[in-house]
Amino acid sequence: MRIGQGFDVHAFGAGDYVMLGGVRVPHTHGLVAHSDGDVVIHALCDALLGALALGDIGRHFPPTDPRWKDVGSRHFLLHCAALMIEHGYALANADLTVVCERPRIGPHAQAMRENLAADMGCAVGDVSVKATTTEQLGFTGRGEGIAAFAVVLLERRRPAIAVEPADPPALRELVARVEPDA
Ligand SMILES: Nc1ccn([C@@H]2O[C@H](COP(=O)(O)O)[C@@H](O)[C@H]2O)c(=O)n1
Ligand SMILES: C[C@@]1(CO)OP(=O)(O)OP(=O)(O)OC[C@H]1O
Repeated sequence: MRIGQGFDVHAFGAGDYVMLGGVRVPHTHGLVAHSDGDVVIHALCDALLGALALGDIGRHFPPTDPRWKDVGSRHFLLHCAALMIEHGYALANADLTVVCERPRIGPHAQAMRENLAADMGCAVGDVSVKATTTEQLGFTGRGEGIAAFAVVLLERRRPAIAVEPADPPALRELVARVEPDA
Protein backbone atom coordinates (compact mmCIF):
# COMPACT_ATOMS: atom_id res chain seq x y z
CA MET A 1 0.00 0.00 0.00
CA ARG A 2 1.13 3.57 -0.65
CA ILE A 3 -0.28 6.79 0.76
CA GLY A 4 -0.12 10.24 -0.86
CA GLN A 5 -1.25 13.73 -0.04
CA GLY A 6 -1.68 16.83 -2.17
CA PHE A 7 -2.50 20.49 -1.67
CA ASP A 8 -3.18 23.33 -4.10
CA VAL A 9 -4.42 26.92 -4.12
CA HIS A 10 -5.69 29.16 -6.90
CA ALA A 11 -6.64 32.81 -6.60
CA PHE A 12 -9.93 34.22 -7.79
CA GLY A 13 -9.81 36.48 -10.85
CA ALA A 14 -12.04 37.56 -13.67
CA GLY A 15 -14.74 35.17 -14.78
CA ASP A 16 -18.15 33.79 -13.98
CA TYR A 17 -17.41 30.14 -13.19
CA VAL A 18 -14.81 27.88 -11.59
CA MET A 19 -13.84 24.36 -12.62
CA LEU A 20 -13.78 22.07 -9.57
CA GLY A 21 -13.47 18.31 -9.84
CA GLY A 22 -14.23 18.63 -13.54
CA VAL A 23 -17.55 20.38 -12.79
CA ARG A 24 -18.26 23.86 -14.13
CA VAL A 25 -19.58 25.71 -11.08
CA PRO A 26 -21.16 29.14 -11.69
CA HIS A 27 -19.53 31.82 -9.53
CA THR A 28 -18.90 35.56 -9.29
CA HIS A 29 -15.22 34.99 -10.21
CA GLY A 30 -13.00 32.60 -12.12
CA LEU A 31 -9.70 31.08 -10.96
CA VAL A 32 -6.34 32.41 -12.18
CA ALA A 33 -4.20 29.61 -13.62
CA HIS A 34 -2.18 28.39 -16.57
CA SER A 35 -4.65 25.52 -17.06
CA ASP A 36 -8.37 25.61 -16.23
CA GLY A 37 -7.38 26.12 -12.57
CA ASP A 38 -9.15 23.04 -11.23
CA VAL A 39 -7.62 23.19 -7.77
CA VAL A 40 -9.39 19.99 -6.68
CA ILE A 41 -7.92 17.92 -9.49
CA HIS A 42 -4.48 19.50 -9.03
CA ALA A 43 -4.43 18.47 -5.37
CA LEU A 44 -5.61 14.98 -6.32
CA CYS A 45 -2.91 14.65 -9.01
CA ASP A 46 -0.25 15.64 -6.49
CA ALA A 47 -1.58 13.05 -4.02
CA LEU A 48 -1.41 10.31 -6.69
CA LEU A 49 2.07 11.38 -7.81
CA GLY A 50 3.17 11.62 -4.19
CA ALA A 51 1.96 8.10 -3.44
CA LEU A 52 4.00 6.88 -6.40
CA ALA A 53 7.00 9.11 -5.50
CA LEU A 54 6.91 10.54 -9.04
CA GLY A 55 7.32 14.22 -8.26
CA ASP A 56 4.51 16.72 -8.63
CA ILE A 57 2.08 18.02 -11.22
CA GLY A 58 4.39 20.87 -12.23
CA ARG A 59 7.12 18.37 -13.08
CA HIS A 60 4.80 16.46 -15.41
CA PHE A 61 2.97 19.52 -16.77
CA PRO A 62 5.23 22.59 -16.37
CA PRO A 63 3.26 25.83 -16.01
CA THR A 64 5.75 27.39 -18.46
CA ASP A 65 4.77 24.93 -21.23
CA PRO A 66 2.28 26.43 -23.71
CA ARG A 67 0.86 22.94 -24.38
CA TRP A 68 -0.93 23.09 -20.99
CA LYS A 69 -2.35 26.61 -21.43
CA ASP A 70 -6.11 26.48 -20.71
CA VAL A 71 -6.07 22.67 -20.79
CA GLY A 72 -8.83 20.89 -18.87
CA SER A 73 -7.34 19.36 -15.73
CA ARG A 74 -9.03 16.00 -16.28
CA HIS A 75 -6.26 15.43 -18.82
CA PHE A 76 -3.74 15.69 -15.95
CA LEU A 77 -5.77 13.30 -13.79
CA LEU A 78 -6.03 10.72 -16.57
CA HIS A 79 -2.26 10.90 -16.97
CA CYS A 80 -1.71 10.35 -13.22
CA ALA A 81 -4.24 7.49 -13.21
CA ALA A 82 -2.37 5.90 -16.11
CA LEU A 83 0.89 6.19 -14.15
CA MET A 84 -0.81 4.53 -11.19
CA ILE A 85 -1.86 1.62 -13.42
CA GLU A 86 1.57 1.47 -15.03
CA HIS A 87 3.16 1.04 -11.60
CA GLY A 88 0.74 -1.75 -10.67
CA TYR A 89 -1.49 0.13 -8.25
CA ALA A 90 -5.21 0.78 -7.97
CA LEU A 91 -6.96 3.40 -5.90
CA ALA A 92 -8.21 2.10 -2.55
CA ASN A 93 -9.81 5.45 -1.74
CA ALA A 94 -9.37 9.19 -2.07
CA ASP A 95 -10.56 11.83 0.37
CA LEU A 96 -10.68 15.47 -0.73
CA THR A 97 -11.43 18.69 1.15
CA VAL A 98 -12.24 21.92 -0.67
CA VAL A 99 -11.73 25.11 1.35
CA CYS A 100 -13.66 28.26 0.42
CA GLU A 101 -16.49 30.47 1.60
CA ARG A 102 -18.07 30.50 -1.86
CA PRO A 103 -19.10 28.81 -4.03
CA ARG A 104 -20.98 26.21 -2.06
CA ILE A 105 -19.53 22.81 -2.89
CA GLY A 106 -22.21 20.53 -1.46
CA PRO A 107 -24.61 20.75 -4.41
CA HIS A 108 -21.79 19.77 -6.80
CA ALA A 109 -19.94 17.17 -4.72
CA GLN A 110 -21.67 14.14 -6.23
CA ALA A 111 -20.94 15.25 -9.81
CA MET A 112 -17.29 15.81 -8.84
CA ARG A 113 -17.07 12.34 -7.29
CA GLU A 114 -18.47 10.80 -10.48
CA ASN A 115 -15.95 12.63 -12.69
CA LEU A 116 -12.98 11.78 -10.50
CA ALA A 117 -13.99 8.13 -10.13
CA ALA A 118 -14.42 7.80 -13.91
CA ASP A 119 -10.97 9.26 -14.53
CA MET A 120 -9.28 7.06 -11.93
CA GLY A 121 -11.14 3.88 -12.97
CA CYS A 122 -12.64 3.30 -9.52
CA ALA A 123 -16.06 3.21 -7.89
CA VAL A 124 -17.73 6.47 -6.89
CA GLY A 125 -17.87 5.10 -3.35
CA ASP A 126 -14.08 5.19 -3.24
CA VAL A 127 -13.95 8.96 -3.78
CA SER A 128 -15.01 11.45 -1.10
CA VAL A 129 -15.45 15.19 -1.71
CA LYS A 130 -15.96 17.36 1.36
CA ALA A 131 -15.93 21.12 1.89
CA THR A 132 -15.39 23.61 4.65
CA THR A 133 -15.14 27.33 5.11
CA THR A 134 -12.46 28.87 7.31
CA GLU A 135 -15.04 30.92 9.19
CA GLN A 136 -14.04 34.03 7.20
CA LEU A 137 -10.41 33.76 8.39
CA GLY A 138 -7.35 33.87 6.15
CA PHE A 139 -7.20 34.14 2.36
CA THR A 140 -10.01 31.68 1.78
CA GLY A 141 -12.07 33.43 4.43
CA ARG A 142 -11.55 36.77 2.69
CA GLY A 143 -12.76 35.23 -0.55
CA GLU A 144 -9.40 35.58 -2.30
CA GLY A 145 -9.21 32.02 -3.59
CA ILE A 146 -9.85 28.33 -3.14
CA ALA A 147 -7.63 25.71 -1.50
CA ALA A 148 -7.94 21.94 -1.79
CA PHE A 149 -6.43 19.03 0.11
CA ALA A 150 -6.30 15.43 -1.13
CA VAL A 151 -5.27 12.16 0.47
CA VAL A 152 -5.11 8.88 -1.46
CA LEU A 153 -4.39 5.29 -0.56
CA LEU A 154 -3.17 2.98 -3.33
CA GLU A 155 -3.26 -0.81 -3.28
CA ARG A 156 -0.98 -3.07 -5.29
CA ARG A 157 -3.73 -5.07 -6.98
CA ARG A 158 -2.37 -5.85 -10.41
CA PRO A 159 0.91 -6.37 -12.20
CA ALA A 160 2.63 -3.30 -13.61
CA ILE A 161 1.95 -2.72 -17.30
CA ALA A 162 3.61 -0.46 -19.82
CA VAL A 163 1.81 2.81 -20.54
CA GLU A 164 2.87 5.15 -23.29
CA PRO A 165 2.18 8.87 -22.88
CA ALA A 166 -1.01 9.33 -24.85
CA ASP A 167 -3.86 11.64 -25.69
CA PRO A 168 -6.88 11.90 -23.33
CA PRO A 169 -9.15 9.46 -25.23
CA ALA A 170 -6.42 6.81 -25.16
CA LEU A 171 -5.77 7.40 -21.45
CA ARG A 172 -9.50 7.18 -20.75
CA GLU A 173 -9.70 3.91 -22.68
CA LEU A 174 -6.78 2.54 -20.66
CA VAL A 175 -8.31 3.47 -17.32
CA ALA A 176 -11.73 2.13 -18.35
CA ARG A 177 -10.39 -1.24 -19.40
CA VAL A 178 -8.79 -1.94 -16.01
CA GLU A 179 -11.44 -3.24 -13.60
CA PRO A 180 -11.36 -1.53 -10.16
CA ASP A 181 -11.22 -4.88 -8.38
CA ALA A 182 -9.10 -6.77 -10.91
N1 LIG B 1 -17.66 26.16 0.22
C1 LIG B 1 -18.35 25.37 1.07
C2 LIG B 1 -18.14 25.38 2.44
C3 LIG B 1 -18.89 24.56 3.25
N2 LIG B 1 -19.83 23.75 2.70
C4 LIG B 1 -20.69 22.90 3.57
O1 LIG B 1 -21.07 23.61 4.73
C5 LIG B 1 -20.71 22.89 5.91
C6 LIG B 1 -20.36 23.81 7.03
O2 LIG B 1 -19.17 24.52 6.72
P1 LIG B 1 -18.34 25.19 7.93
O3 LIG B 1 -17.10 25.73 7.32
O4 LIG B 1 -19.23 26.25 8.48
O5 LIG B 1 -18.08 24.11 8.92
C7 LIG B 1 -19.59 21.98 5.48
O6 LIG B 1 -19.48 20.85 6.30
C8 LIG B 1 -20.02 21.63 4.06
O7 LIG B 1 -20.99 20.61 4.11
C9 LIG B 1 -20.01 23.74 1.35
O8 LIG B 1 -20.85 23.01 0.81
N3 LIG B 1 -19.28 24.56 0.55
C1 LIG C 1 -1.64 22.61 -13.72
C2 LIG C 1 -0.45 23.43 -14.16
C3 LIG C 1 -0.26 23.13 -15.66
O1 LIG C 1 0.79 23.80 -16.22
O2 LIG C 1 -0.63 24.84 -14.08
P1 LIG C 1 -1.73 25.69 -13.26
O3 LIG C 1 -3.07 25.58 -13.92
O4 LIG C 1 -1.25 27.12 -13.12
O5 LIG C 1 -1.86 25.02 -11.85
P2 LIG C 1 -0.77 24.95 -10.65
O6 LIG C 1 -1.40 24.07 -9.61
O7 LIG C 1 -0.39 26.30 -10.19
O8 LIG C 1 0.53 24.32 -11.28
C4 LIG C 1 0.64 23.06 -11.84
C5 LIG C 1 0.82 23.04 -13.35
O9 LIG C 1 1.22 21.73 -13.64
